[in-house]
Parts: sequence; C-alpha cells; structure tokens
Amino acid sequence: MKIVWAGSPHAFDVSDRISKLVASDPGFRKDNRSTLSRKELFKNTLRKAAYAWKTIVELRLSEEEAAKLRFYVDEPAFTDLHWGMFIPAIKGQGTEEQQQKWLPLAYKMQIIGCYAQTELGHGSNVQGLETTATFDPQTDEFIIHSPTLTSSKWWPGGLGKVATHAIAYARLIVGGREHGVNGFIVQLRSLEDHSPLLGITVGDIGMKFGNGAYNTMDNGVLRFDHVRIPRNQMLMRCAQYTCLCMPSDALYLDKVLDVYSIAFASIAVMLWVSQVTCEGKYKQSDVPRQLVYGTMVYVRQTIVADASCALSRAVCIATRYSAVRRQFGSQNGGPETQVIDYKTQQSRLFPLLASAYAFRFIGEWLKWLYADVTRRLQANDFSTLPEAHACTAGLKSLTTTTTARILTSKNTKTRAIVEKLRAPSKFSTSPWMFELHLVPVDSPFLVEYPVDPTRHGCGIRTGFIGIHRKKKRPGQRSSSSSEQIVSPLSSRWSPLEEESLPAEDKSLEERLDGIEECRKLCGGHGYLCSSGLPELFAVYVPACTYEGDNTVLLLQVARFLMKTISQLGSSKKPVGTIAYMTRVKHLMQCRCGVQRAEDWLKPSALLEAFEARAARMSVACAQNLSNFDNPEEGFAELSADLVEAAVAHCQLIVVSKFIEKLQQEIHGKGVKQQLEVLCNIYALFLLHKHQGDFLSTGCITPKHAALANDELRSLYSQVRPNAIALVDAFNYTDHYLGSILGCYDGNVYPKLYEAAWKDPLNESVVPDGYHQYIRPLLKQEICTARL
Ligand SMILES: Cc1cc2nc3c(=O)[nH]c(=O)nc-3n(C[C@H](O)[C@H](O)[C@H](O)COP(=O)(O)OP(=O)(O)OC[C@H]3O[C@@H](n4cnc5c(N)ncnc54)[C@H](O)[C@@H]3O)c2cc1C
Repeated sequence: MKIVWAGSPHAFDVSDRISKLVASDPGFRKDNRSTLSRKELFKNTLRKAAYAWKTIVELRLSEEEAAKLRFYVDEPAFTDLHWGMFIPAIKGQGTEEQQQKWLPLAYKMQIIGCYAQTELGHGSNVQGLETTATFDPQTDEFIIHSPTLTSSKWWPGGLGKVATHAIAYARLIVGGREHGVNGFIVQLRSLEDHSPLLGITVGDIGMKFGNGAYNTMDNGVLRFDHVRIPRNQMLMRCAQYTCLCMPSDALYLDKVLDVYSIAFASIAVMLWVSQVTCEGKYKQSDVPRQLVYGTMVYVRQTIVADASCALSRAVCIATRYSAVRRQFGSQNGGPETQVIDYKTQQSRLFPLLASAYAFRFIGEWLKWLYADVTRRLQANDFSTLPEAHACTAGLKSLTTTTTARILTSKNTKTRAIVEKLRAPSKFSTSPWMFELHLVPVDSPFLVEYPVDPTRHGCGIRTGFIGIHRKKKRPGQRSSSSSEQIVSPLSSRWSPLEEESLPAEDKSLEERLDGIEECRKLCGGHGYLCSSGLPELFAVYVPACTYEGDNTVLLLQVARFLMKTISQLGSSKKPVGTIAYMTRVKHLMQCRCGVQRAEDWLKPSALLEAFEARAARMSVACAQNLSNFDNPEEGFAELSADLVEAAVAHCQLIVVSKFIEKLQQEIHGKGVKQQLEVLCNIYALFLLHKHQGDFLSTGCITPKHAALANDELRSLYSQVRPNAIALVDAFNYTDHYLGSILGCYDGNVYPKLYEAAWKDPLNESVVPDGYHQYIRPLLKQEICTARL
C-alpha cells in the first residue's frame, strides 16, 4: 500500500529516503514553532530555508529530491513562491530571451522572486487591478505606479521581507490606451544591502491565523511610486488578462476556452498575447495563447495533491490516537474500549481516511491530465481545454474545502418537500391566483415572507423553502379551502411519491470538517498544539482562498455545466469528465436498481446514482435559468443552486476516478481489496451525506438510502482491523507529522506529559507576574498595588 500511495516504487524510494534525511537532521527541527514569537519564528524560517538550500547543493540532490526535501521540511516559506510561482511564471510567460536572462539567476537563487498580483482592494477580480504600467517611449521604459491605497499589492508570499524581485501585475498603458493586465519583472530590493529601491515601499502585512502556522511566511504589502523598469521586463510571451467572472460576461460561456488561471492568481483570467515594441507599438504575438493553459492544470494538480497530504496527515494522527485512547466500556476491571471501536468514531473517521485516498488518486489522475493536455496542446488540439479547466477548478475547490471544512447538503426533508411542491401544478389554469412565500427552514416559528415570483423565481434558497400558496381570486367561488399550498409553476420534474418523503434528518447541521473533524476526534488533547492539528489547520485553511476562491471556482464549473447542457443537441459532444451528459436522457429517467445492501458495492450502481444526481441537478438549474429573460441575472439569482450542482459534478469525478483506479492492476496481497472498501466508503458516505440531493432529484428512494447506510456500517467494520496499517501506508515520519498524538509508537501519554514541562511557561515554578498581580490579590492588597 505504501507503494500505491507513493505512486511507484521509485517515488516511494525518493520520498522515504528524503523524509528520513530531514527527520534525522536537527537543523530541521520544528517542534517549538508554535511557541516562538513572530520575529524568532521568521528568522528561524530564514535559517531553515538557507540550510535546506545548502543541503540540496552539498548533497547534489536532483530536482525531484530537492522538491521532496522542501516538502518534508514542512514550513511555508518564501522559497515556495520562488520555486512554485516566480520561476513558473517566467517559464510560462517570458520570451526565450527573458527566460535566458532570468532563469539561471533564479535557479541559483542569486535573485529571489515572488508573485505580486493581488491588491488590497482587488483579488478574485483580476480585471479590477489598479496598478499601472505606462510605457515611456522616450526612455524605452515602463513606469510602474500604485495610484491609490487600494492598488497596494497585498498578500504576495515572500514579498514582505525577502524577495528581491517580483512578477508584478499591472494595467498596461501604451500611447494613452489601456491594454489590460500584464506581468512585469520588477526589482524591489538592492542586491547589495537588501534595502528597497527608489520608489518602492514594502513590508509585511502582519500576523495571520494561528500560532506558528503560516506566520513563517512574509506575506507582503508593496507600493510603487513611479518606478521605472526597462521595456524588456514586461513578460511578453503572453500578456493580457481580464477576469472571467465579470458580471458582464455572457452566461453561456463560449469564452471558457479562453480561461487561464495562474497559481495564486486567484481566479481564471482570459488571456491575449501581446508585445510592446520600442516605438511604443502594441501588437499581438503569434504564440498560440492556449499553450500556457497547461500551467493551470499543473498548478491545480499540485494543490489537489497537497489536499491529500494535509488530510492524510490529520487522519493519520486521529486514527493512531483513536486506537490509543480508551474511554468507558471496562468490564470486570479490564481495559476500557478503544475509541476507534465506537461506531460514531468510525463514521466520522473512516470517510476521511477514504477521502484522503480518493484525493490521492484524483491528484495522480490530474498528473495524467496535465501530460495529456500538454501533448494535445503541442499538437494544436485545444478540444479538451474547457473540460480540463472546469475539472481542475472544481477539483481544487472540492478537495481543499473537504480537507479544511465542508458544509453538507440541505435538510433532506425540506428538499423533498420543495421538490414535491415543484410537481406540475393541477391548478395552473385557474380561478386562482398564486403567491410565493419563503419559509425559513430552521425557524421554530414558521415565519413566511411573501415574495414576488416574477422577480425572485421560486424553489430552494439557502435556508428557505419556497411555497406557492394558492389563493382564491377576489370574487371567485370554490368549494375547496380558500388557501392551499401548491406547486411553483416552473419545474418539469415529476412529483415524488408520498412514501418517498424521507424522515427528518439533521444534515443541515452536520459537517464533514476534514482537519477540524480530526481535531475533534482527538477530544481535548486534539486542541493542544502538540497534537499538530491546530497548526495543520491554520496552515491549510487559506488553500480554500488562494489559487482561486473556492466558491468563485465552483461558479466557473457551473457555467461550464450550463454551457454543456445548452449544447447537448448540437454537434459538440461532451468529452472527458463531462461525457456522461451524452446520456442525459437516460440519466433523467433511470431508476436505481439496488435491492439489497450489497448491491451498492457494484460500481455500476454507484456510478449511475452519482451521474443521475449530477445530471438532474444541472438540468434543473438550466431549466430554472431558462425562466429568466436576462441569463446573467438568472445566474446570479440561482448561484447557490448552481454551486451545489457543480459540487455534485465534482464528487462524481472523484468517485469515478477512484473506481477507474481499481480497474487497473494493483500489486500486493489484499491491497486492492482494501482500496475497494475505501472506495465504497467514500462513495456511500457522500451518498448518505447528500441524500437530500439524491432523494429530491428522484435518483434513489428512502429505501435505497437506508440500504446504502446499512452497507456503509458493514464497510466500517471491514476497515477497522486495517485502519492503522492504512495510515501507516502514508509512510510519514514522526518529524513530518509533528504530532505527539499521532506518533508511530503510540506512546502518547508519557510524551504529552514530558512536552508540557517544556513549555516556556513552565521554565519557572512561580510565574513571572506573581509579585505584581497574583500576590496582591491573595493578600487583599489590590487597592494599593501598582497595576
Ligand atoms: C495565505 C495566502 C497567500 C496568498 N499568496 C498570494 C500570493 O503569493 N500572490 C498573490 O498575488 N496573492 C496571494 N494571495 C491572495 C489570494 O490569491 C486572494 O486572497 C484570493 O484570490 C481571493 O481573492 P480575495 O481575497 O479578493 O477574495 P474576494 O474575491 O474578495 O472574496 C470574498 C468573498 O466574496 C466571494 N466572491 C468573490 N467574487 C465572487 C463572485 N463573482 N461570485 C460570488 N461570490 C464571489 C468569495 O467567494 C468570498 O466569499 C494569498 C492569499 C492568502 C490567504
């Protein structure tokens, strides 16, 4: 399993060797991180980064080994941005000459780079960036300027205190005309004494969430005051960006093809290719713009891989500790029960274990996708790009959200009621009139808000159910009651049968929190920094924001889904992960064939249920959208539903790729069998958690849902005996895990006890401050004390 997890025997060998090298070197110690002051912490990070580089050079490590070493050093640092953003940006966007000039310097770390795109007032909306780069033909230079406070660059990692250079994004102005946003290589600090160059104001933006954690990084603020740079420092291979998510964009994005997203660039941007000549002429370059799209797939793939690492770390800690921890259940003075044997613990822990594996394999598949996209681009085949973009955007969002925290589906019963209400109305020609009321789902008092259906549409809104109330028209007579709840008018879905209404459940409150859930699984001790979980959480959560805000990314996926549906009748056939839409007719009607709990173990049953749910949710959104005259207004109004449809689509991708993985040859006795158990847990857990979606779209009945839950329980029992082995397969050293609760030997209590005494507060038995503040209290001298 270790080899399956690593990806290959070679990958396992490199990873194993380098992780042990880092773990055995006291120079990479990290156990005191959360107790250091910011300044000490940061200085220590600088030392480690320098030490890591020295080790890489002295041991002549290969690029692969060096990357692994940085990974196992496990400390966010300016080097992440230098290697992960600055260099790739020059490679991807620089001309041949620019690459020849800058890359050798960067590879040797003679210059240190960062990626400065986000501004104080502008993140997701790249088109809104305010920094300007005005061409001066007299001197053949660009003048980079921050005209407003909100145009200050804000957030770039490595910028605050370390970077000597930045790829800075600014609006290109040539001959008084604007040409959109471009990247420029700008020197920030002197290479002699590190002081900021003339016109540059630069510093750190301050403490971030958590102790230690991401505070090792110098996220920075930067202002330019008419800073001049030579013309050849504009990245000229491909240059102009506008944001995809502008409200002005067409709903049915025929522009999706043009989407290009850069790491930390926060959001997909549309790209043109341009150059500025020394005469001050702006011209298009002949480099095919799509060539750079591969970068996007590459970056997203690394983020998904990171998600599986972070989640597997947390799961490893929680699983090992759950086997150590005992509570209740002692019989005749015997040992208490290991908490891992409680079904509630299993039902929270094992789905996360399964998710860690699922994300590992989806990350692996994304590596393949990157190779495939690159190969196709080289052959001028751009046909799979929109799908690749949507898929990577969605998977980035799904995996990082799950690893950090995810809100699950809406209340099952509410959804079912709403869907029932959506049944075609018997009353649509009427002596009756209709009013739409919104009822807050959670309110103990069913407060209703009448809304105007023509303006607000109908159906589900977050936290509300929409109810159409039928009212007798003034002056009409009828034998039935004068007020009756009926369906909204728009939906074409068939009604649910009465018996298919599910029982009330609490899914609205239930969450799958990834790292945070693992902390809770470790009880009180999980809250100690020495559990490793608080810091892991604090370091990880911004992944939901950088590289594209997760919600904004899902909205892009939703646009792609709507576009796909709108083209279903045309010659453009859905490909890759969206190919299931070619069977939309079948998926809208199919009925789940599961009769016994074990039937859910059939991959075909699982796949069909997930495909039907994803297709039906998307089609329902498309139908609702078609009720709006202005599609963009409709998209904004229905965006919460659209995001849910996108999540359903992304979950289908992960389930289907896990199933595909199991169809490959997998060596090792029993390994495949264990992976099958995990795959089924992953899929059935999602089905259970999102049963509101599955039921309300009529993909399954409550009986099917109950059978899935029965099977899930049985799968938890199957995984239990191997749970520890399955987390040992991650092959994490104690150093990398950085957790007393997760240590390999399970010797938790003595280590916790020992660690407590190492806390700086315990350096003296009587605390600093006793004489000033505690003694006066105890001696009743507080009124005369000098406070
Ligand atoms: C730890 C960390 C490191 C970073 N490193 C870098 C770096 O090295 N270089 C760099 O340039 N930047 C960096 N960033 C910035 C990062 O890329 C942005 O914060 C990110 O792109 C999100 O943009 P924002 O902050 O403007 O969020 P906003 O876009 O302001 O988001 C705020 C809220 O609005 C919602 N929202 C926004 N647009 C829409 C929409 N169209 N529809 C619906 N909802 C919407 C979002 O979902 C979110 O809930 C970093 C950020 C962090 C946290």
